[in-house]
Amino acid sequence: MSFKIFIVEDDPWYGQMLLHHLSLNPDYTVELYTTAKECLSNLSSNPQVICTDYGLPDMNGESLVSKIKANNQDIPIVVISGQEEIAVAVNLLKSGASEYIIKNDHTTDLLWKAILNIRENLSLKSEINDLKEQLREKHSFEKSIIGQSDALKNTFTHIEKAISSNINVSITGETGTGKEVVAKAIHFNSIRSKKRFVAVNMAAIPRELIESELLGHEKGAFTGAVGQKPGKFEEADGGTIFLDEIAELDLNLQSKLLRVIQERECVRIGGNKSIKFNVRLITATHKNLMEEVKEGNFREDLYYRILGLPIELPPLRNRGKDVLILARHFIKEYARENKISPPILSEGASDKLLKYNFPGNVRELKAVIDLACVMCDNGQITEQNIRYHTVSENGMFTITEKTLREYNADIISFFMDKYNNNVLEVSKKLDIGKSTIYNMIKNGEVPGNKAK
Ligand SMILES: Nc1ncnc2c1ncn2[C@@H]1O[C@H](COP(=O)(O)OP(=O)(O)OP(=O)(O)O)[C@@H](O)[C@H]1O
Repeated sequence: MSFKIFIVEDDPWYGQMLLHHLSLNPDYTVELYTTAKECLSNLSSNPQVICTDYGLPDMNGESLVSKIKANNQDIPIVVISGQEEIAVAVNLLKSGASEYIIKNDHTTDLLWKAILNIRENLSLKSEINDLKEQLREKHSFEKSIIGQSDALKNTFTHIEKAISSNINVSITGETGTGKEVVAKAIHFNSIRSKKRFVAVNMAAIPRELIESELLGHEKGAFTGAVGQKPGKFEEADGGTIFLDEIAELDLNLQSKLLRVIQERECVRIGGNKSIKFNVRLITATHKNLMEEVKEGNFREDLYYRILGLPIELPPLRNRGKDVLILARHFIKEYARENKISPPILSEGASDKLLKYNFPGNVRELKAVIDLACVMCDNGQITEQNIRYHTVSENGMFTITEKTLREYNADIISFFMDKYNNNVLEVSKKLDIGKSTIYNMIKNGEVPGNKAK
């Protein structure tokens, strides 16, 4: 697409010379005007840059810059002037001009370079806007939080309230239930979405570094502080700060955090200037914070300060058929990333997924499905392709109530799966007779080869 440039110059010879010079670039469409009025009345044709003389017959440079900016804040303006006075240049730059070039033998070269720079900046800006849009799209509510169970629907109502307000949000839920996904969905769908989402995991940063990570530090504030570093609260200004695993913060840091949140300002370590910030705070923990307060591990005043709108994410085992909806979503995602057609989830595989209690929640399901996609053949994920590696105390039991015989069948099936259907091995491991296993295979209660 061609790049439109306006030149505003009352000296006809000088104007023609600039027009000729800039037109040497075939990407540019250059239009020449001799008065400020002409330039202003053609702004609707959307020039990408305006290069104007400072002393026009009907208006001076500063007034023209202000009028252009009032019409469109984003148009870059280059002012070319015979005036070498610094004060004039400063005033022009203050009123919004991007460049100030003196009329001399180098003007055309400087103008050429200035426009190249402006063009590069504009293309970077548009790339950043596209990426931000993609990010918003990726974290849109419907696309990032998959599930339709009643347990989750209740959560959706809370998330919508959080999106349309500015209140602090505290998210609780077992590991892998999607706390970070929810925090991002709130940020990227809220009015703060154009500013940053800054995530800090309290459990992942060494205790002695957390304070400088959150508040920043000045050069030389402590051994290793080789340069100045802004803190995460500053970085998140205008946006959202997500403090993950908040319960891991020690009591000393909790009181510092309380002060920072209350006052909405902080001082970098080793600094003396107070820095104000405007952030929405979202916290998350897999612990029960109220219990932590009762046990004296978490400050009560901080608890109430961060509580805001509490959102509790249900564990995957309480989300019923969401397991299958999510499984199909992850299969599609895997297929898209690996450029294959999505394998089909067999009935046996679906049953196996529904019977498991997923102690690692959605994160575990994703890992199980990714592996199943790798292991499956002929475009079909079978029961055998679904393998669990994290067995919690009750991980292999079903989430529905069953008879003892059915539980036995589940346990034997689990071991058959683990030992590649080797009945002899399984009977030894479980200390039960081989014939019991063969009978269960014959009755279809346990998968395996029916022949003895
Ligand atoms: N409802 C959901 N829809 C789609 N993907 C999800 C959903 N919930 C979680 N995930 C995916 O599961 C994984 C774990 O999610 P996330 O990191 O948000 O969990 P978490 O609760 O913050 O975990 P932790 O407590 O360990 O930090 C991520 O890959 C995430 O994309």
